[in-house]
Amino acid sequence: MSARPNTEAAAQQAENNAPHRAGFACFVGRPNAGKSTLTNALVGQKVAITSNRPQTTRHTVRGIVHRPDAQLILVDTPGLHKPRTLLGERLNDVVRTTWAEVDVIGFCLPADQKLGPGDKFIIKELAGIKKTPKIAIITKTDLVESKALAEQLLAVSRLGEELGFEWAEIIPVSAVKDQQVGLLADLIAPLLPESPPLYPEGDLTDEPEMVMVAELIREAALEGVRDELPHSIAVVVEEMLPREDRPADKPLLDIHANVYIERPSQKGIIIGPKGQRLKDVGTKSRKHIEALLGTPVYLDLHVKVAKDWQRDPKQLRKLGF
Ligand SMILES: Nc1nc2c(ncn2[C@@H]2O[C@H](COP(=O)(O)OP(=O)(O)OP(=O)(O)O)[C@@H](O)[C@H]2O)c(=O)[nH]1
Repeated sequence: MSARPNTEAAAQQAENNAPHRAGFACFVGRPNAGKSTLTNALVGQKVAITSNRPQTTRHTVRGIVHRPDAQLILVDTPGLHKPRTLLGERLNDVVRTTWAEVDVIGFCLPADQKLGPGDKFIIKELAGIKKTPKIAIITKTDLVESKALAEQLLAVSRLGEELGFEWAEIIPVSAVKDQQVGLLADLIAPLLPESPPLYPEGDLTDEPEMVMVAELIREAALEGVRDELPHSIAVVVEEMLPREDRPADKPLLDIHANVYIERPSQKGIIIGPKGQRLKDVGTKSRKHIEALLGTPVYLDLHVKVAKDWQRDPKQLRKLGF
């Protein structure tokens, strides 16, 4: 499958026989800054899970942008935040480790929100990572007038100066309206090291399919109950097997997955009256899984209680954190 259409700059660079580049970039920013949506827009397919609630990205999902001049591997990290649980601490560790390893860091700041203490906290941490070029990306520009946008650009530029470093670039984008997304890729590409492609053409992500399937189920399970169960749901795919005795032209993939909650009292919320909610979760996520894997799926969901899993190291490991 092809990624975004090539931009003029990319075509020209390829024509000029410029060396091919390949490397890693990650988007950082407070929760809900639009990092997953931007990753998807760059890659051109749904690879990261988005939602309108913070902290939905738990797994490091890579999207891969293939261009004639460069291969850009995007690592999408969870939001950095003040840790209150063991899970929170682990998530922050994941973020910092990622920052130190990538070739470019994109700091995402929503255009419609003032630079807050959360952003400053992140930018201060970024200032400490000297070697890696940092791009300031003002996201969701479709939500504001140009005056507000100009102020935001100025504010982020000033903050860089205050903290004693220079942004490699500052760029406004709208992932939803597909404005300047191609240009962002053009700006990142030259910052990557010279290298042949690191992934075969056509690969959009190297996240194991089971993890992506689990994320799609979790996204559907969270729908409508976020206020009641904000961060209490984890999903583990136990098994994905092609159904035996099916004709070659009518395959069926059996997927068995467990939806974990923290307390028995949450079971009723997930399952719903007469099991209707869980059924809906199954129907909805099955559609997305079938689209992702390109094959019909039979989805078998079970709800299990893993007591206080966010605070228990053993449970966290079992659930893949
Ligand atoms: N209008 C508009 N909304 C956007 C844009 N990009 C993202 N959003 C919305 O902002 C919300 C958060 O987007 P995400 O991409 O999930 O944010 P994130 O930074 O990955 O969030 P976490 O996973 O919590 O760290 C979603 O409701 C998106 O639809 C944009 O360009 N324009």
